[in-house]
Amino acid sequence: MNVSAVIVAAGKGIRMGHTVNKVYLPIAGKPVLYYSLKTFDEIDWIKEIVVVVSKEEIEYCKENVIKRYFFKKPVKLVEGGSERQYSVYNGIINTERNCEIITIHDGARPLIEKEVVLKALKEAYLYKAVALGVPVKDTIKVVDEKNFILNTPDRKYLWAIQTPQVFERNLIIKAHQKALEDGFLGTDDTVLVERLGYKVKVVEGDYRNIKITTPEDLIVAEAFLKNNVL
Ligand SMILES: Nc1ccn([C@@H]2O[C@H](COP(=O)(O)OP(=O)(O)OP(=O)(O)O)[C@@H](O)[C@H]2O)c(=O)n1
Ligand SMILES: C[C@](O)(CO)[C@H](O)COP(=O)(O)O
Repeated sequence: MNVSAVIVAAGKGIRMGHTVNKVYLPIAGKPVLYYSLKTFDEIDWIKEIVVVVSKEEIEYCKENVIKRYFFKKPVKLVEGGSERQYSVYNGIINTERNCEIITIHDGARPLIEKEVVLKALKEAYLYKAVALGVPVKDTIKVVDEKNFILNTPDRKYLWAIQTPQVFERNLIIKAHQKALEDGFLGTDDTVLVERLGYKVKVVEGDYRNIKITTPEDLIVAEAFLKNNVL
C-alpha cells in the first residue's frame, strides 16, 4: 500500500487558552505534535508525512519538532488555512500524486496507536473512505435554541468520530473541491465524502485517542502516557 499521512496542526488552540499553540505544548516532556508524527513514522505503508502548520509557525515547527526529533520518513511542511477544512485541503493537494491512500489526522490527537491506524488503513483499502470512532457512552439529546429537548436518538447508532480518517486520494480531493465550490464547511472530512453520496465506514477506534482541546486534556493524556497504558 502506498499511503501519505496528512497531520493538521495549523489551529489556534483558542479553547486551550494558552499563548502557545496547543500542538507545541509538552506532554511528558515532548510536544503534543511529536507523538502522532512518531506513530505515523513507524508505519511501513506510509511513505511521506505532510504536516500542515500556520505560516507564522513554520520555522518554529521545523526547529522544535521536525529537526529536534528523528523521523525516518520525509516530512513536508505546508501552510494551513483559516479553518481546519482549508488546512486539510492544502495538505492533501501537497501529497505525492502516486499515493493511493491518504490518512488525515489531527495533530491535537497525540495518543493514536499504530495498531489502530493499521486497522483503519486496511479497511480503507476495502471501503475507500473510513473514519475511526467510538460508541458514545452518554445519552445524547437534541435540543432547541432554548435548551429544551427535542428528541433522544437511539444510542446504539451514535458514534463519536475521531481521526485518522482515511480515503482514496482522488476521492478525498474531489470531495474537498466540491465543498469549496459549494461554500460548504464541515467539522470533519467524512462529511465532505458523504455529500458526494459515498458510504463511509466507521471503524472502532480507541477511547484514549482524545483530542487535546482544553487544559484538563493535557493532564489526562500525560496520565495515559506515564502509566504506560497505551
Ligand atoms: N485552521 C485550522 C484549525 C484547526 N486545525 C487543526 O485541526 C485539529 C483539530 O482542531 P481543533 O481541536 O479545533 O484545534 P484548534 O482550532 O487549534 O482549537 P480551537 O478551536 O480551540 O481554536 C488540530 O490539530 C488543529 O491544529 C488546522 O490545522 N487548521
Ligand atoms: C475531525 C475531528 O477530530 C472529529 O472529531 C474534529 O471534528 C476536529 O476538531 P474540531 O474541534 O471539531 O475542530
